[in-house]
Amino acid sequence: MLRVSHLKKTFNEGTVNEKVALNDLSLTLPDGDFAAIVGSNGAGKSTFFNAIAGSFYVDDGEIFLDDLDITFMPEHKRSRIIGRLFQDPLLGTAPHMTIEENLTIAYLRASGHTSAFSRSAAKDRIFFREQLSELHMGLEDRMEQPVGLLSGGQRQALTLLMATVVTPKLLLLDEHTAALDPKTAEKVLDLTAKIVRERHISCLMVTHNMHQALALGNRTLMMDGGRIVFDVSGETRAAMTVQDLLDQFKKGAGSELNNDRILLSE
Ligand SMILES: Nc1ncnc2c1ncn2[C@@H]1O[C@H](COP(=O)(O)OP(=O)(O)OP(=O)(O)O)[C@@H](O)[C@H]1O
Repeated sequence: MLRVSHLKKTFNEGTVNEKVALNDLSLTLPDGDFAAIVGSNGAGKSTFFNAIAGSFYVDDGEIFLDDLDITFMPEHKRSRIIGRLFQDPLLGTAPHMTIEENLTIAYLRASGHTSAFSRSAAKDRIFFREQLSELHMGLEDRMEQPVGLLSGGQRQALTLLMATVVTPKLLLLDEHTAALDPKTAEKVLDLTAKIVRERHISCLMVTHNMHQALALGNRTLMMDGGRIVFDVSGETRAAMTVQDLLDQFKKGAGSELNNDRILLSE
């Protein structure tokens, strides 16, 4: 379970460029919750993810994963328990290393093993093969190939596998299908939903697609001005249309949702 309370983060404090990016943000995400996050430009979505992942320490507030206080845990340590995917499929994999090597590194990091020599490579290979075959992209037959040869969709699917090869306590998806063509994006989203559901992973997903925000997972969060202005799940969510969501945003934020990417998407 993720529990963040009263998070605050101000950039360039005390200067003309001062910006309050997280403004007393609190959220509890129970085990297995899969919440989609939408919001205006500059709402603080990426900053929220950066705060959770430990890219910086927050100015105020607490971040707990289960009973573990990670508020001041260094980023490299959090990366063992928090999986993260970015919009750019090139991030998160080493292009000159093979699929198998990339998976091995992800596995060793998340499992806490420090040396590949303590493990049986043959056993790992079988495990990785099984995992790759579940992607249905034929990658299990290309384990010796460098990752740089993969398409964007294949690479993002591999990154998803790497982020979940050891089940993380939390998965952060930052518009991870936005750079893919619609068909590939759908495939990667289906895979995401399957892995998250089967492994019961708590997951936060930023999206600019309002339909996805209502259809995927079990909860929708809307952000504006560094806080959550609307939070819906259950039957209320199931009955909502995109227009309802926009109306609720206006109520919570006090202004129309202003996000050029949302407006440009269907
Ligand atoms: N490192 C930084 N230094 C200064 N200001 C920053 C920094 N990172 C973010 N900000 C500012 O904080 C605010 C929140 O930014 P953030 O990137 O989190 O928004 P977002 O919701 O992800 O926006 P978008 O949907 O446009 O990507 C913005 O005003 C942004 O300019």
